[in-house]
Amino acid sequence: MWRIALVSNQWGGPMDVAKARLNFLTLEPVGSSDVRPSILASWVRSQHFKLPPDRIALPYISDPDLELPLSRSARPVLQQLHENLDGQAISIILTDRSGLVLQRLTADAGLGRYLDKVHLAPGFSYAEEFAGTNGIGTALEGGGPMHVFGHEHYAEDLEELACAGVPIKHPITGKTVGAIDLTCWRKDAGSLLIALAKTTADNIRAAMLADSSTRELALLQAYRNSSRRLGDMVMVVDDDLLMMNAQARQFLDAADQRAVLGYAGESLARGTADSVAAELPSGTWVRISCRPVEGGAHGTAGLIQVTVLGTDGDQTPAMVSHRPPSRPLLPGLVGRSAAWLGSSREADNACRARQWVVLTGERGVGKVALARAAHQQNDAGGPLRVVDAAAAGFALELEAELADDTLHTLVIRHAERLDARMVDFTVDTLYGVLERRPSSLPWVVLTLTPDDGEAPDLGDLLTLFPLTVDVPPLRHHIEDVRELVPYFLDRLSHGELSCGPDTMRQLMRSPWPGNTAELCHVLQQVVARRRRAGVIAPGDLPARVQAISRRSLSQLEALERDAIIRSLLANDGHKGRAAKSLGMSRATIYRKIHDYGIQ
Ligand SMILES: Nc1ncnc2c1ncn2[C@@H]1O[C@H](COP(=O)(O)OP(=O)(O)OP(=O)(O)O)[C@@H](O)[C@H]1O
Repeated sequence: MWRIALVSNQWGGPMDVAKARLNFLTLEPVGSSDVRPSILASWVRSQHFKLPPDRIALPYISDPDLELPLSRSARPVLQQLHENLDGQAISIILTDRSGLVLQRLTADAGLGRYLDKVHLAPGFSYAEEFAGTNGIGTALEGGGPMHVFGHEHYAEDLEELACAGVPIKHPITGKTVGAIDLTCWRKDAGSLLIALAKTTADNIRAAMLADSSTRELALLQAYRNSSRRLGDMVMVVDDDLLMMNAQARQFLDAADQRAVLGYAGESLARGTADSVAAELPSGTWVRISCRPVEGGAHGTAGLIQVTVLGTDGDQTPAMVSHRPPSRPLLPGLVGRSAAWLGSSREADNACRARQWVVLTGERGVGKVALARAAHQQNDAGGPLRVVDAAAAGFALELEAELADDTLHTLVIRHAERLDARMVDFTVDTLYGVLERRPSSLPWVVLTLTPDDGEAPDLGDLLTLFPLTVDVPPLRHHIEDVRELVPYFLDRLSHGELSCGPDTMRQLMRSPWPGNTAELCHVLQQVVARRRRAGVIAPGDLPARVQAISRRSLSQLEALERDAIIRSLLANDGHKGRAAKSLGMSRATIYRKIHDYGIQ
């Protein structure tokens, strides 16, 4: 059992800081000797976030996930510290890297009640952007230990408290994964508090290292045992780890690997051993067996074995019986890959918690579709509007929609198209709603399509959105093409057209730079061109989908490739005649067919 020497504070007289804070809030000058520079900088940021200084008003973010590796490793360390503190009025708080409180241990009932009153409790975020200057958010913002004492807090409600926060860095990657904070009454605070917080952060880091070593060792063991025993392809996956043996590396190309991992992800999420027969994008039929590895990270660590059953076209009905499918999560959407389900789940959770969210991803990946479906799932009767930042009347439209107090969901799409002036306008308009109807806010979704992977400068706008969900490009969940194609064809041709197996394979080999929107557009073209009902053959597809190149083509090369395909089609696939009609030699057309990957 420890007694913390709670000596009087060393950070200047509280009256001085209280006066400096008042001066700051009333725009009077604040001397650098009156307040520490790190606190002043944090006050400026808090003011920038337009936080009310007279009260703390935090949104309830979510049910914290207590099975994060951080929470699991920290649990025994925090429990030990709690016991050692033996009833002293010090609260131990663990947050994730965004400042969301995961866990709180408080032995003193009076302090516990006060912390409940100021929402310093699991599920609330003490990020600086919500709570202003405080031990947790300001430590995370600055990336180092931070104590915040009494009147140094931006929000008046916190001035009775003293907090010592320390970010926790992952022992291997060095990335910040969370923060530990010790909070006590202002009158009890002393310099030992920050020292104790630092030691606790070190102990949590050490526990994480021990846990991840055990986990990785268990995975390596499982991998080596099965790799030695079997001639099969073997892969081992964990949250941020992938190992595969030479057979898997040689046999499975990138698209096939993604498909295998997609199947495995779904099966591992169920937490039981599973075996499915499936066709990979390359046309190979395989049996994929998965089993969770003990000691692996929660739910996601597992051993995958892949056995080849046959190639193109030799599938048997028994093999066609796919994995037991989990259902798509959201209404009106198809796709059951782990990547797509992951984004759907996150969008659904954000909508349920009415947490403002940025959906980001390449063009046409389905960002607006996801927002609509999440709204439909959680708030089916409520009005939803979509405003396009790229449209001419955007400002007027945004203002009009947000003035409507009956609005439940607002999607602002193409936020990357906002210029600096419109970013400011959007921020001000959203703040207007936050102030006018704080208890009945609409759910606001921002969709963002970074150009060439470059994130646009959206200034303060992103600070209003505590969550970002990445929506994967179609090539990262290519197995969903198998469901998207019948879904789109059904809608476009009223069930009159279906897709043959060769055509499906061709569609699954395409890289789809325009993603799901492009797939939908291609099928629209096919439906418009085909007048008869029936089965779509590979030759019905536009030229660019019929060729799968191993590299990206220049515009000129793409034109040449399309001309070759058209000529081959016009000449019933006869290469010599196609070459002649294009004025090229037979050797050249053979080389180009190979180079451009024309099937
Ligand atoms: N999983 C899905 N199931 C059914 N339809 C989908 C799915 N994903 C996308 N779509 C459809 O694909 C098209 C493109 O989707 P959407 O407009 O939502 O993409 P986006 O990412 O918002 O596009 P942009 O980048 O242009 O803003 C829409 O017709 C949408 O309904």
